[in-house]
Amino acid sequence: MPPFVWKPLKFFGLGNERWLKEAIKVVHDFADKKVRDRRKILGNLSNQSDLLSRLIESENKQGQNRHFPGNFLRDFCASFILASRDTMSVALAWFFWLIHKTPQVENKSLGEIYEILCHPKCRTHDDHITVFTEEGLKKMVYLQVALSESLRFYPLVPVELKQVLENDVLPDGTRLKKGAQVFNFLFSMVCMESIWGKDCLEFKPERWIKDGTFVSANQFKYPIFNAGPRRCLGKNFSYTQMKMVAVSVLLRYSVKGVEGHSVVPKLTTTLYMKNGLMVTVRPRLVNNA
Ligand code: HEM
Repeated sequence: MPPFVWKPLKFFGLGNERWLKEAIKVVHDFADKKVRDRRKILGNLSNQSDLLSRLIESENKQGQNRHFPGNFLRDFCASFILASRDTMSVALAWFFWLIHKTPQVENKSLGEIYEILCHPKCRTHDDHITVFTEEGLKKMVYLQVALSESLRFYPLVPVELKQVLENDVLPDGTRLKKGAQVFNFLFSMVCMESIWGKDCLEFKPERWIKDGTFVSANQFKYPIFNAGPRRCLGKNFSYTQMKMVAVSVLLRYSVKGVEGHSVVPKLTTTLYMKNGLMVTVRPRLVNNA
């Protein structure tokens, strides 16, 4: 929306701008409450494993009781909620959809998980619960490449917008004027043979493996987490968390898409599923692993 439209709407509190203001208030109120609740349990924060508790604790180190300025903690919470909540849940939804469509990938991922988790260290004394460690998760190379391939196929931030600060020339000779806007269509990059080869439209985790080891792609070829100095701060964290959820679910349940339910992407800031994902979930026999 051009500035001459949104600026008056914002000034008079009308249309989309009014809706945006109300939505921002909901997020801010939620984040403010989180900060207030954490401050209330000050002194017992060492039992809490989250980053917000660490920051609040650091405010009170050596009895200085100096709060972070302004709305720092509220904005910190809001940016982490916005940057991580939807990205992670949508990434996992696309992953489960893709492995439902390609059972051989599901079987290979499960094979790897069973192999790593069958180690005696991953069994509790009564052999009832399977536990996994960070080390174990790191060893799950096939699961990692399946997740990377799923993010390549359905890039969660499908379009990136950048604004040019100074007149510039791109490596291919394209001239850009100061103030110009550049749209980077990550969603289209998946279909470009010049980038991913003739099999670009295949969901193929193996493309990430050379001589048995995982080979990561150049960040500009694979800008799923952005490229350059403003890359996603949560990249490694996301892989760990996606793996934890994927392993926990795959081990215990078989997740299959509901026949006839149409799964199509919805192009917004995050690549949601237009109609959501409907699945049937059947328990697996965990202890046979
Ligand atoms: C699969 C999951 C994720 C994907 C695909 C992803 C992708 C991205 C992308 C494309 C950007 C750049 C946005 C822009 O500037 O236009 C970004 C920024 C960021 N992400 Fe993520 N993200 C993911 C998960 C997370 C998680 C879990 C966290 C936090 C725990 C996180 C924290 C951030 C932060 C703080 C930034 C801003 C970095 C900066 O501007 O310097 N992200 N992410």
